[in-house]
Amino acid sequence: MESFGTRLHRAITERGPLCVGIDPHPGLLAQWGLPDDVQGLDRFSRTVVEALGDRVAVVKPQSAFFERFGSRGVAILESTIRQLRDAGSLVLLDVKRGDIGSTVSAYASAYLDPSSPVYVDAVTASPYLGVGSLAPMFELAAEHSGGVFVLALTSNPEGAAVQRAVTADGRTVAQTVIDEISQLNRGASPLGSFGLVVGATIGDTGHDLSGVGGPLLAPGLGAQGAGAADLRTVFGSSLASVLPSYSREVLSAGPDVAALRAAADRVLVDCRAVLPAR
Ligand SMILES: O=C(O)c1cc(=O)[nH]c(=O)n1[C@@H]1O[C@H](COP(=O)(O)O)[C@@H](O)[C@H]1O
Repeated sequence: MESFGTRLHRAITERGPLCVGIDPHPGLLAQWGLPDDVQGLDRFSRTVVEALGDRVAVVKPQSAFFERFGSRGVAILESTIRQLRDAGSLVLLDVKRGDIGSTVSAYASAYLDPSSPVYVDAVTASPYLGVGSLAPMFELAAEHSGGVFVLALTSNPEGAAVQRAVTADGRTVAQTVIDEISQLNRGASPLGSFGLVVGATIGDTGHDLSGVGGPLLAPGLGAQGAGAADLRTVFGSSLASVLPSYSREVLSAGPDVAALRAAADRVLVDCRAVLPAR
């Protein structure tokens, strides 16, 4: 199989630079007229797949909203992943895993080994036990053409105290993450398989993203207050690598399938107005 970076590049070229999250918040289930239970979760997820699975480049189920229903919620996550794959979108599972290397190896098997029931195209990972602890995930991703999006500068205000702390060599913690992920993507073309997560809410932080060579996932748009125009400030000369990500902004247009499609189309138009053509 082609690398995740190559597949993502093609999906963005064909469908446009957009990631939509499946985040079935209790409030959204209520707004959609659905019960806050496994049946509501199933209907919500199926509706998002029906509306967007065949038109959005990347769909990002948020594992937490499935896990809160226990094994029956995880079964719906598995089924949602299969439905998305059948519909043709890439699946980025938002699980933000991170642990000591030997345990990361098990997380890697769970999400990046094609024989797993929760196998996906890519996952989110937290590097705050050390980027090196994620090595088993990087290795399995490389072996099976998967991708990993590593948190660098998150969209929440609490992240800065850790991520912008300055290390002994004068770089911020986030810059060390950025630099290590850049190394992993060296030589990859047209796009590396190792991405970073950089919130659209964070403003101009002075971090250098120019050599990353992989996708830059930008959550924080819509419900968290950032707009497409903020991408210019945050990403500057690296805009061409940005994959904007929206959850509630699009999902709150449901449950009507046409309205969900219209909401996704609208945010894509907003983003295309800012991002260079790809
Ligand atoms: O990794 C993420 O996707 C992520 C990183 C980050 O810095 N901030 C952030 O909001 N997210 C996720 O992106 C989604 C944002 O949802 P909305 O605020 O509804 O668009 C949630 O699933 C968050 O967990």
